Amino acid sequence: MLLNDIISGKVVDSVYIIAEIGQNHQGCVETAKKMIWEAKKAGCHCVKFQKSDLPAKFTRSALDREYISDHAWGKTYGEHKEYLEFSKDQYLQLQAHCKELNVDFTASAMDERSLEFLADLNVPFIKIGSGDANNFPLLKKAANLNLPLVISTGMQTMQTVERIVQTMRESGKEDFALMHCVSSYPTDPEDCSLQLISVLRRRFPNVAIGYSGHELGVVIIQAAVLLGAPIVERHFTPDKIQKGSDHRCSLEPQELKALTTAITNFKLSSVPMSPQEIVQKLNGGEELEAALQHVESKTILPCELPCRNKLGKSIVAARNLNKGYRLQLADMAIKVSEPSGLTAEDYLDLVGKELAGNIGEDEPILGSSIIN
Ligand SMILES: CC(=O)N[C@H](C=O)[C@@H](O)[C@H](O)[C@H](O)COP(=O)(O)O
Ligand SMILES: C=C(OP(=O)(O)O)C(=O)O
Repeated sequence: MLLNDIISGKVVDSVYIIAEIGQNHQGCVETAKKMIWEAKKAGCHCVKFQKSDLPAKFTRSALDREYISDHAWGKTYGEHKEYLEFSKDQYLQLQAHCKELNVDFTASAMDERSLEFLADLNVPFIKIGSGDANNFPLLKKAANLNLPLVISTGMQTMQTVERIVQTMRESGKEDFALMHCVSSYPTDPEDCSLQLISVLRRRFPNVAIGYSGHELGVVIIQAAVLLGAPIVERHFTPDKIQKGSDHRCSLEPQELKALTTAITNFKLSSVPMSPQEIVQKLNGGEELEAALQHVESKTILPCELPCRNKLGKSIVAARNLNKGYRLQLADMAIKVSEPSGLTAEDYLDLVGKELAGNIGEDEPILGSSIIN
């Protein structure tokens, strides 16, 4: 598989292109099958979905909250997500369809149960989305599987990215890639911070650094390839104006085709190119220049805060816990919580800390929940 060659550092003459179907199938397996065919026809190497086990990814109150949005498929967020989730049988159908069409099939593992589910399906690699890039228990579990990992880094600081790489190394995991990503839908050109691809390439010279983009159009992602990204991912839709949070920043079939054609025509032996060379080659205007402006280091951008608040993971109680109890690893779970709690990356630091009050199962652990 091309992805394995890229991750293992072999010289390849193609970029691995992932069409992120995600939840743009509107909960319909037949639509998903048509989209797989369109993505293959457009020249993509892989189609990707999103797999969640709802009670494992979200707390009860996060699932029960009212979802007031033009993009809601249910009254509560849980009903909305349930509507968009495929069953095992449907996953098997989609996997078989991809096999027939000779296109790689995978999904992001949005929680530990989904990771097990995907490992069981024997997908060619596992994607860890930005919402779980600081979920170190999930990352460790994924690293212990015998499957390549593609890990996105939206909504994270450079320090967290360092810790991801350290976690992989400590687990003896060699076959993983990082994706530069900004979790804002759509991402404005000036927030795309494409030069972070070069920053990450310099910092982790032995790791493939790809790009998962949420901007409009196909020029910025071409620039990412010319900066040296050997793996790229974009959301894909049959029609941008459909209902659903991701359609607007997705590519329609003709845009996807334009992207794969442009990338296929790049001479990868002259990559990476400088920002100036890229602007010249792509005939770029102000937007491309904005996307390529100098960036020092990776931070959580203000434009990412809505996504982080909605889908970032918190530390919650895995069971009912009493005041005075000292936390152990097994007492904590990492979920999307409503309201949110301490962020997932603080998980290990909480071991041994004493609780200031009772905390019910699935309730967030806050700074004020512990006695320092
Ligand atoms: C961070 C993350 O997981 N982002 C994903 C990948 O890009 C998105 O596809 C979300 O699942 C989607 O935007 C959620 O939309 P809603 O909340 O309407 O189901
Ligand atoms: C959230 C995801 O991706 P990204 O963080 O790359 O947008 C995903 O793949 O589910």
